[in-house]
Amino acid sequence: MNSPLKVAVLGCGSVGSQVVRLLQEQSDDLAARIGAPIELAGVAVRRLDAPREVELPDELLTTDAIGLVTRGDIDLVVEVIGGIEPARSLILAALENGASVVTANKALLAEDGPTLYEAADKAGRDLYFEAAVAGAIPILRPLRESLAGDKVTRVLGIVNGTTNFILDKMDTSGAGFADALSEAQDLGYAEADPTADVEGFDAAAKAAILASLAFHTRVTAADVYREGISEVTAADVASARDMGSVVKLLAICELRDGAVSARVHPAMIPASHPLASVRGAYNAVFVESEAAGQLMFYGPGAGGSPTASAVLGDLVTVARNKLAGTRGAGESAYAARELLPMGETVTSYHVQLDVDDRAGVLAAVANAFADQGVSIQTVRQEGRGADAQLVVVSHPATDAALAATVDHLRNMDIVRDVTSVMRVEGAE
Ligand SMILES: NC(=O)C1=CN([C@@H]2O[C@H](COP(=O)(O)OP(=O)(O)OC[C@H]3O[C@@H](n4cnc5c(N)ncnc54)[C@H](O)[C@@H]3O)[C@@H](O)[C@H]2O)C=CC1
Ligand SMILES: N[C@@H](CC=O)C(=O)O
Ligand code: NA
Repeated sequence: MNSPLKVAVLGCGSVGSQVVRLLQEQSDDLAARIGAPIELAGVAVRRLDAPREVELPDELLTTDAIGLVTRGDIDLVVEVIGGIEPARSLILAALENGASVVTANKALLAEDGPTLYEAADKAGRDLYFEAAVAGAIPILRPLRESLAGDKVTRVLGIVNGTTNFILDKMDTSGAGFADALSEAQDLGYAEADPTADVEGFDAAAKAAILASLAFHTRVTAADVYREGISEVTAADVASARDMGSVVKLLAICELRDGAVSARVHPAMIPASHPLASVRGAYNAVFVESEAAGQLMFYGPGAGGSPTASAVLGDLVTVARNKLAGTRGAGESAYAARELLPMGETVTSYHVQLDVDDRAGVLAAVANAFADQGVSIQTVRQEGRGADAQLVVVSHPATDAALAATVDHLRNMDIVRDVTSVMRVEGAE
């Protein structure tokens, strides 16, 4: 057995406390798997007297995170503080001081990943972050390693547990948005500021990481088109149900004619689609590639313990690499692909309209679609007279053409109101 490898854990919240627990509970197995014991050398916290979900000797706790990572004897650093600063400075200092780093910080990776990769290259150390996308689900390592010989063309996923939990509750139990969010926070799924979940920032960060790894290029969170679920109403959810569909917040990364698009938005998907049955805080990611075809990765996407599982998996790998004097796969961004604007991506729309119930209305609505070159897949009328509603589902078209159609509909005299607009994905 080799001498112990010293690990510093930065942050002891939902994820950090579970990382510490697993390090304590599984120390013998981890030592056997790695070939050296993992010694918990210190845990950086914001407040020494805060309540914690794990018991720790006082001498391991410090509020001086930078002092911990630069003290000179730390081999491995786990960053589970979150946010941009001080997480970035701490990771850079850890790498400069010779430690390999495991992080769950998708916000930082999606904003400034290349800086971290370059620092890891310069230091000759590992930077691993499986927990950053879809929690416990192994998805980044399959993209970085298992599929490295294939050509990935599309990644479609539910990658935010909090919003999936909220939408699922709204659909199945009729729960209100605020109650469902509060429950997700209590269960440790939500980000410190849940706006990151609700407004799609968290999923957009994950989409940027997925697109970068899948298509060997650099995509940042700012490159990802983003809509959250705060505008999704109970009426949208009910309307989806009437159509035999469910509403999900999707991350969609595509490669088309050598260019990349990445977007996050709510969409209706048919109840028969495998993603429709992803419940609660579970996540699922579909990967389509030229040689393998379709692959699906499914599992718990949020929560302290599942996320800690992914962190520990990375920790074992970087510890083994350290002992072997080697490194794992680094950044692969050789392709430097063009980014397609949202308007040029191809999707379908579900549009619900309050209309006057009289002759010529249907033809006028159909013309509004035809004027933009958008073909209609189905039209359904509900109600009569003052209660008449039209529900139109388009065939695939560019988002720009579909958005222009909706703008036009909003300005038509016969349209009293456009009551629901949602993209439709996963329909045959
Ligand atoms: N909770 C989840 O389900 C998942 C979280 N993540 C990521 O893991 C990271 C941690 O998330 P959570 O544990 O949920 O957050 P959290 O808010 O529960 O824990 C973060 C902890 O860091 C502490 N902290 C803040 N500044 C600090 C500093 N300067 N020094 C020492 N400690 C400091 C806070 O007091 C808090 O206890 C984030 O990057 C998050 O995006 C990733 C996947 C899933
Ligand atoms: N807040 C995130 C946590 C995991 O990444 C989520 O809800 O998915
Ligand atoms: Na993961």
